[in-house]
Amino acid sequence: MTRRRAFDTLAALDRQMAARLVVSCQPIDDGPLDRHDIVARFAMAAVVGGAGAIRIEGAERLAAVRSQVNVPIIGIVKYDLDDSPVRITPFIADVDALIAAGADIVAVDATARPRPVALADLLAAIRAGGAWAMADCSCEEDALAAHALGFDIIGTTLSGYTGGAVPDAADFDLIAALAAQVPRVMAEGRIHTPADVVLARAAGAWAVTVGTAITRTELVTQWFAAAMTAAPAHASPAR
Ligand SMILES: CC(=O)N[C@H](C=O)[C@@H](O)[C@H](O)[C@H](O)COP(=O)(O)O
Repeated sequence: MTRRRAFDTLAALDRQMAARLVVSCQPIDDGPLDRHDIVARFAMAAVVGGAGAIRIEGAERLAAVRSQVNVPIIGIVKYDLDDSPVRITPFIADVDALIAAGADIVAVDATARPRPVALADLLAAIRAGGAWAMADCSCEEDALAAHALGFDIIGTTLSGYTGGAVPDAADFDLIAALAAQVPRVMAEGRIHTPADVVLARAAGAWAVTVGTAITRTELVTQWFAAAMTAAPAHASPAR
């Protein structure tokens, strides 16, 4: 199925997304915000606030958001597979469902790890559906391989998530290394503050995705709650 898209040329996508913020609206699984109608409202609020695009998990949820916003939507479907560490859109059926639901861009895990479906086959399905293809990458090697395969947008999404402790900071070095070599680098992953966005842009990011800091209220609340006890309490004024 090929759908006529609003952003049907890369020039149109660039006009809409270059130098723009993308808001990933992915609440904590099974938390109080994990509902289609709430996520649609998060997306609407993000667009009001200036987001140039939205990232959504799940085809049904994406359809609910699609009916409320006109900006490009990056669609993914996440899994916890027993036989593969690949989590983000490992199957072609989900690529098709996301595009049918209205995704303009489909993002897939592009790491060089055991996977149920070859990356080239996922890319072919995205192309056949008439959507743009984003590669969620973990390092320079898999990013450059995805670019060579033909992915349109290269994301730093999975840097820090393929083994070992997750670092605190975003991977600005990877953003810079990729921006020197490919045209559309999406800085994504642990970008938590406007200052991080400035650093990502200075490193050459084409666009920047922020998720947790905007739409995972439980975690953001924890950051502030922890700060409450991080410094000695100010002495109470004498009565
Ligand atoms: C590693 C992984 O599964 N990343 C996911 C990809 O969709 C999401 O859980 C992240 O929230 C998203 O990438 C945005 O990043 P951050 O929430 O750090 O701003």
